[in-house]
Amino acid sequence: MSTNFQPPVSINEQKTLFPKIDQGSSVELGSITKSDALRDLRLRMSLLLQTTLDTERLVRIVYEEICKAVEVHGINYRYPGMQISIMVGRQNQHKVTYRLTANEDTYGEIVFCRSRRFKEEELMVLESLLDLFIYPLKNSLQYRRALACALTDSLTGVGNRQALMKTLQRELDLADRHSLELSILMIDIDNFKAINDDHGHLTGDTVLKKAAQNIVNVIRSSDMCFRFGGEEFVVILSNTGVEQAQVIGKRINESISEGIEAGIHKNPITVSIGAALLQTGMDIEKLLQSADDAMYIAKATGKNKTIIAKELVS
Ligand SMILES: Nc1nc2c(ncn2[C@@H]2O[C@H](COP(=O)(O)OP(=O)(O)OP(=O)(O)O)[C@@H](O)[C@H]2O)c(=O)[nH]1
Repeated sequence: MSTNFQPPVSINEQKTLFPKIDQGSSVELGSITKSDALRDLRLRMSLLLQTTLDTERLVRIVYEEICKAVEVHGINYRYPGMQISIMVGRQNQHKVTYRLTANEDTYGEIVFCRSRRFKEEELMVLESLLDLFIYPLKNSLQYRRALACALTDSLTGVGNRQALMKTLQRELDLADRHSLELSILMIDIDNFKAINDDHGHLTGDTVLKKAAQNIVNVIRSSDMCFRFGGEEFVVILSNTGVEQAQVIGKRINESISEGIEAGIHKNPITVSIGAALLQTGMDIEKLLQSADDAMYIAKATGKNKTIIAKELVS
């Protein structure tokens, strides 16, 4: 379908699904097809889209503004490359999908849904308004990418310390508000200095990457792993008691001692882990300290094990 967009923006209808033909349904566009009304709406929407870099908020603005012009029951913006899928409103049987492109770059696709098929003149209005979405969307995606980079440890690919602190505070607030259990694991690679000293820092870096991968492979996708610093990692286990956390810790112990190339080093790579449960009145620092203390007990009593923080051991 050709569009009335000016280059370099192009929004191409990729696929139109009309499973049922709605003969006789009429579409009342009212005054919106009049150029003045459409121009006013475009101006308003354009200003609103400049007020935020948040992708969810942008999609909501598009939905709310487009609904003033065309009956739409739901929109779904998705960008699998960045694992984004945002649904506003509800799904419905008639859909029209636009791939969002500018200067040959693609920024995902947007699907408009409703219970009856879209008319040609409605699609023209949709396209005219959608045109305004591309550049705010592009900025928002760039911002998202920059945020993700700033919160990722570049060596291991897991979250960095800043991400840990932000996420832990959020999880702590949620656990407090909903009276949920929250446990963490403090994980430290054993004898890591010797790995560096015997095999060099590049090998040390490889061990760090493999350790992070092993941890991520063993935990659930809802659990979160972060590099705390040096050879230390923290896993946040939401809605999890400390006994269950210890089970997960032991699984990590096994996975790393069996899973990381023993040939790298004369002894198998192992980790010592402290498990701590959020207790009433604890802040982030106290929770981390509690897990750290337990991790040091694991080190002091033979390494390659998971110990529960002492506040819980009678
Ligand atoms: N290769 C590499 N080494 C790092 C990195 N960050 C910290 N280290 C090293 O990690 C080592 C940590 O050594 P120690 O704190 O003595 O701990 P350890 O040898 O693991 O001893 P235990 O904790 O008692 O088992 C130091 O040699 C640091 O230089 C990194 O990003 N890459």
